[in-house]
Amino acid sequence: MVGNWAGIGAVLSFFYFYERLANYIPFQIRDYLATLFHKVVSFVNPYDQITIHEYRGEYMHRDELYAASRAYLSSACSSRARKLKADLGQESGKPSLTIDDYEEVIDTFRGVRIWWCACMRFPISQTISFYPDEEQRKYYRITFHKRHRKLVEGEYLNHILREGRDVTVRTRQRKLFTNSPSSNWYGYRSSCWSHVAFEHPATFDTLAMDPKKKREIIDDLVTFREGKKYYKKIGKAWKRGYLLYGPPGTGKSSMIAAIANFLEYDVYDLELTAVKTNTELRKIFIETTGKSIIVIEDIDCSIDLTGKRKEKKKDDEDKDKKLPPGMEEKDENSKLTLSGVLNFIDGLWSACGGERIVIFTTNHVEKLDPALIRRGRMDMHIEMSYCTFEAFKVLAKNYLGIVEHDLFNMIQALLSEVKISPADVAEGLMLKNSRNEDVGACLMNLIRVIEAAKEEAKKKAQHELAAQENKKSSKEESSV
Ligand SMILES: Nc1ncnc2c1ncn2[C@@H]1O[C@H](COP(=O)(O)OP(=O)(O)OP(=O)(O)O)[C@@H](O)[C@H]1O
Ligand SMILES: [Mg+2]
Repeated sequence: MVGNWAGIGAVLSFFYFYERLANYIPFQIRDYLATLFHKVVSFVNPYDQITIHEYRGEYMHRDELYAASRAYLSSACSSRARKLKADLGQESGKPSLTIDDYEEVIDTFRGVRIWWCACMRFPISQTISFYPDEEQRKYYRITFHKRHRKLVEGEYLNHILREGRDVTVRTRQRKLFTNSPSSNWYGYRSSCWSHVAFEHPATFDTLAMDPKKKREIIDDLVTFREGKKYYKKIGKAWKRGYLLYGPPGTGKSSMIAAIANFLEYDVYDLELTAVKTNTELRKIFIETTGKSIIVIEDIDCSIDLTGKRKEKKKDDEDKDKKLPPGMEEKDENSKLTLSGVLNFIDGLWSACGGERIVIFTTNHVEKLDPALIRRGRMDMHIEMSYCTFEAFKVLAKNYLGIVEHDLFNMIQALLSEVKISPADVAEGLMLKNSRNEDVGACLMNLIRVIEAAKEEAKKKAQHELAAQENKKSSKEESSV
């Protein structure tokens, strides 16, 4: 006890005299004294510390170990803390508790006590910030006895990462992200994505399509999800591309929601028209996480990418002749090009993060550049077609709760003659101003809808025929 007091007294006196004399001591001696002081303190102090900062690197990426530690502490240690902080958990979307700033909790790992403290530091800045929150640097400090250092470094930190990730996956609320225009990316912590909770109810059970095709897609997704080792073995990035094509209202967007719900992935809905350059696209991509689906809807309308690569090559050859050396690449990065999008799908960058699915949708598959959708880039091409009888049966089960009815035969015959989208069939099954309890009335309504579509298709075909004949006869007249 006396020894402790003497030690504290010695340290305080050292500080007192050092403070007074510091300005008179040459800096070499000051540095030497500072090093000596740290040596003495670490000799006397038997505890080591590790800090885990929330942000790291030049671009201030959120550190995964910090996020895992936060999740780990809120699950494993918060019951032992006296001061807690409640918030709407970023990952779970539910109220969650974490230890409050400067609160200390003790964790025990293999009989070893480890002290955790949530700390915060404000950098000394000469300027007044509009975003004081962004100035805070949060971090966790772990303190443990020197003799357990190997255990902490080798096993405990990995244990935190593993457990923290598990808690995050267990409790997370899946999200639907959308990219904001680059003009809104201010502040080093601002993200190019904003999000809402992903709550789309579509599943493979509610999706009306050919059951064989559906089974094929589900099997493909399962193989992908469990294929981490396989992808590593064959030296391919762990990602898969799907092209969904077909007329409007055939269930392309519903299919994306069903895939996301099946795999329990987040969805990044990428609005290409808001992306100005290849560099922006790369930054947007880097900010996506694994276990996610990146979607570009209506790729044919998003940007004029068709055939641009081939034309561009020629254009660029001409342009490059005029540009000074080194400027060509800058020019390439200053706009969004087809090669930028191709790089985004399967360039070197696409491998970061892993476990990603890229989905393109289009109503006009024939308009797309073949390079964009070649096998290997878009691994599976899925045609979403007009409503078949099999698909109708799924809709009848979902909407009316029936698997059989006398009117089914009639509907089957009609569907084999008319091209009608599942969206229109679904609409036909819902009677206005009714709770759809009268199944017969709903089916009769659908029959009327299909017959109207049949009539319309007939008229359209007659119009087209007439137009063609007119064209033919005017050609013949002009040739005479
Ligand atoms: N195959 C389907 N299975 C179940 N419901 C469907 C299907 N196709 C369409 N629907 C219904 O129609 C609505 C519109 O479908 P969806 O948005 O998925 O079509 P889409 O193919 O993405 O159309 P678009 O090309 O116009 O984007 C959905 O909300 C859903 O209720
Ligand atoms: Mg859609």
